[in-house]
Amino acid sequence: MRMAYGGTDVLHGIDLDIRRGEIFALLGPNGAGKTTTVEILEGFRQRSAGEVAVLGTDPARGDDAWRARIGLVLQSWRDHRRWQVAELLRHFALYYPAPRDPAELLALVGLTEQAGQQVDRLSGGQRRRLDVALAIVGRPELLFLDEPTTGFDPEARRDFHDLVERLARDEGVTILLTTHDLAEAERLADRIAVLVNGRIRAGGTPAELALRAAAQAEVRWTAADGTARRERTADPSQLVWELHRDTGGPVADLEVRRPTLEDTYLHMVHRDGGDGPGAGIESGGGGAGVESGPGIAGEGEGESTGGGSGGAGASDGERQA
Ligand SMILES: Nc1ncnc2c1ncn2[C@@H]1O[C@H](COP(=O)(O)OP(=O)(O)OP(=O)(O)O)[C@@H](O)[C@H]1O
Repeated sequence: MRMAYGGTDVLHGIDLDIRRGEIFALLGPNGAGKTTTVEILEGFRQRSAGEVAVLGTDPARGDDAWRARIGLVLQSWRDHRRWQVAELLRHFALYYPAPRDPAELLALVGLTEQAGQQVDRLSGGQRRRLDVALAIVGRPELLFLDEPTTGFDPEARRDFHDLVERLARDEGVTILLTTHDLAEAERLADRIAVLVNGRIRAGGTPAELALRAAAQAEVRWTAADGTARRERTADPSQLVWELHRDTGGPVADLEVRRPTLEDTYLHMVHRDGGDGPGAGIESGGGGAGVESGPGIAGEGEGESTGGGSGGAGASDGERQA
């Protein structure tokens, strides 16, 4: 799909295929187009061109029944400042045919102690937990989480990650997460797409992305004269072998650091600037599968893609759309 604001293109032909039950993270620097993408998928924004299917439906034509299958973290409940936490949850539960039990939900997001508290007395992190509770009260099949852990302390972040994993693994909820926290993406996501300047620059599992970087491993050690040394190499075992040979014994303080997702990401974002397909790191191929068939967890996604030519072929035309 494409998106232009006024005459300016901000999405230049995004092609995403998100499979049912997976946690998919959309990464990218400020202004890359993540929120625009997510809002189009949520049905809140009209795309300029292209085809989109979310749970088998074009979000531009999604009705209430479709909307009830989707969980969003909205800010609008903040108008209900004087409501008590449990009361607000019970109120929202009324809108859904088979809601979660509000008390169980409070326990799930760690807000049991705050059940009787007024919403405007919650801390920032507690409000965010309430956001999430409200987003999942209707048992959505697909959950959009836009920078969900901003402002969380480390413990709340860990609890939240456990919750997201439980929703995906135990209940089969499909989750689209946008985040600036690379460790969060690495921890949670089955697959990641990196959006830079309105284009998908790379896609794959966290491990695939980390490895696909041009970034090399870094070897650190302390030389015989006591100086700290570091060297980047594509073949760390060869370097370590040579060091061991030259030292004639154990290499002091030896450390081999593999490229991380963060290394890859920063490399990719900094390399950006060109618009051609050769710019940045290409996605697709090798089963990475981000640039495969269209849609999110649409009907028939069971036999979905796995990347490579099968799915990609189906969407090639669309990528031009
Ligand atoms: N309503 C709008 N009208 C015009 N331009 C817009 C509008 N909304 C967003 N943009 C522009 O579209 C581009 C993508 O914005 P978007 O909010 O999707 O980025 P993002 O990746 O979500 O960024 P962030 O990480 O900062 O949240 C930016 O250049 C932004 O200035």
